Amino acid sequence: MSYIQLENVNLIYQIRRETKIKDYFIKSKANYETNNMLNQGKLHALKDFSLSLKDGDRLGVIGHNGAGKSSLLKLIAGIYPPTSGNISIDGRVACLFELATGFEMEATGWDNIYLRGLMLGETPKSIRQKIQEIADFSELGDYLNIPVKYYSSGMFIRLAFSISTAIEPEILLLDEVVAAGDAGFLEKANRRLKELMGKVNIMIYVTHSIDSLKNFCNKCIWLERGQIKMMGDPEEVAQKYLVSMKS
Ligand SMILES: Nc1ncnc2c1ncn2[C@@H]1O[C@H](COP(=O)(O)OP(=O)(O)OP(=O)(O)O)[C@@H](O)[C@H]1O
Repeated sequence: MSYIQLENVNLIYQIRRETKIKDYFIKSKANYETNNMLNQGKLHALKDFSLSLKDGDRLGVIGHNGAGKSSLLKLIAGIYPPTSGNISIDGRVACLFELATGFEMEATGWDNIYLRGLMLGETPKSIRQKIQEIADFSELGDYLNIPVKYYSSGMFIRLAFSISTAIEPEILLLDEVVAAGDAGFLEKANRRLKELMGKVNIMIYVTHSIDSLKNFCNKCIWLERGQIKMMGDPEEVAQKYLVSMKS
C-alpha cells in the first residue's frame, strides 16, 4: 500500500534579483503581483497546497507555464523541502524528470548504476542482481566503463532512464518530456514506461497533452499560480482548462 499526503504545503523560492531602472517603468497590472514578489526576493511557487493520493490513483497535472507543476513533482520527489507544511509519503519513488540529479560525474556508468540503485532504495544484493539488465537496456556497451562526464546528453538519459525504471517503483513521478535518445531507444523506452504506468500504485503525470491525460490518468488537477484551480475527472478538468485558454 502506498500514499502521498500533502497538508498546507508552501514552497517559496528565494531569488536574487537586481533592480534595474526599467523596472520602475513597468506599469502593467498583470506584472504587478509578480514584480512585487520578485522585488521581495521570493517566489511563492506552491501556496497552502493540500493533496491526498492512494493506491490506484493516476493523477494528471495540467496548467499554464509557471503554474507550479514541476515544483510539485520536485517537492514530492524530495528534491526541494517544503518551506512550510507537511509531506508524508509511503512507497518507493521513481522520478522520470531531472534525470541527471544524483549522478557521480567522475564515476563510470557501471558505478553509477550501483550507486543510483542504492540511492533509489535497492540493497547491495538486489542492485547487483539488476545491474546487467540495466546495462543491457541502456545499450551503452563499452561506454559503461568510462566516467559519465564524457557521455553525450542522449547517452546520459539512456542510462538514467534505464536505472530509474528498473527499480520497481511503487510511485511514479513523470514529466511528459522523456526524450530518451534516438528513435529506436525511444520506442523501447515508451514501451517500458507504459508497462510501468500500469504496474505502479500511484502515478503523477505532468503533461501539456490532453490526449495523454485522458489515456493515462483517472484524476486531474489544474494548477494556477501554485494552487489547485480545479480537481476531478480528467475529461471534465481538461475541458474547462481548454475553454479558459480560449477566452
Ligand atoms: N529553482 C527555482 N528558483 C526560483 N524560482 C523557480 C525555480 N523553479 C521554478 N521557479 C518559479 O516557480 C514558479 C513555478 O515554476 P514551475 O517550474 O513549477 O512551473 P511549471 O508549471 O512546471 O511550468 P512549465 O509548464 O513552464 O514547466 C515559476 O514562477 C518559476 O519561475
